[in-house]
Amino acid sequence: MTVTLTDAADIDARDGQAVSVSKLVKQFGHGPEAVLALDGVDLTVAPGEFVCLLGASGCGKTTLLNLLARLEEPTSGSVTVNTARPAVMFQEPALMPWLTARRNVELPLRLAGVKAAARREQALELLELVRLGGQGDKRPHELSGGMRQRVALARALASAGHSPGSDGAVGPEGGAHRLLLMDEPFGALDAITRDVLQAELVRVWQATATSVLFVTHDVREAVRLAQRVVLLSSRPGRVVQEWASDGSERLVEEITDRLREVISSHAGS
Ligand SMILES: Nc1ncnc2c1ncn2[C@@H]1O[C@H](COP(=O)(O)OP(=O)(O)OP(=O)(O)O)[C@@H](O)[C@H]1O
Repeated sequence: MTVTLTDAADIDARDGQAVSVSKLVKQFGHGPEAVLALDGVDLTVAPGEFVCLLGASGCGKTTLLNLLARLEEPTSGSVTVNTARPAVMFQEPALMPWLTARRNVELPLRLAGVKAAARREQALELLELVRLGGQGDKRPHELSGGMRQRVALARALASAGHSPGSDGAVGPEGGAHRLLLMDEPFGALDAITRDVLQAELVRVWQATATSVLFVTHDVREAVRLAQRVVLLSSRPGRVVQEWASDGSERLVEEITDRLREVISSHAGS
């Protein structure tokens, strides 16, 4: 088994990828109770690339993100992450209710040892970036669901740019690329707010040159957001097909048909 997890301080540009996953297998438990979640996943994400991971419920999308974030260990195969420590964003913003929006964004910077004046400046800059300039003193309960997710995005960008012990200006830590792992971050929002935040995310991604791996069930969302859409099979997950996205309705239909095939072949097995 090879497991390579590279820190920002040890950037390895051998294969030029921000993320490189090879023959990745993840099994939970042992014996008759064992669940094989992923079975031989191969995947790359280039620096600054936006990739959407699509698949039926339970196919192992979250497990794959957890492996990339080092929240889980692979059973076998290799995971190489050539970026600063990845930030993860979930469906729920998970903000600290007693902290203001600005202090929530500052939190990862604080944990990384960034000094007070610098982290305040960076948090305000990131809040501007997500169009929450002027809202930094509000607490989460004073913000709408969409605004809370914007705060979570700003916090994720703060977190992705820093490793513990780092200091300095907004931007990728030590010149390392940022990686944002997003697990259905807009799944709990109403359709209009989701639409606005999708556009915002693309703008922020373009402004920050962050690599993004975005998990969704929603084919239209994947085609709209991503440069590349990767379809996983039903459990155990492995990559079935990839498409370069042109954002077209025709591609939405093509991927939806393929997703239906994948789900129905699994249902019949
Ligand atoms: N800690 C765990 N212990 C045992 N089984 C697990 C564990 N975590 C996940 N699984 C199982 O692994 C499989 C993949 O789960 P995962 O959450 O990665 O799927 P998913 O594609 O993200 O699903 P969804 O789209 O519904 O969120 C599921 O069958 C799940 O029950």
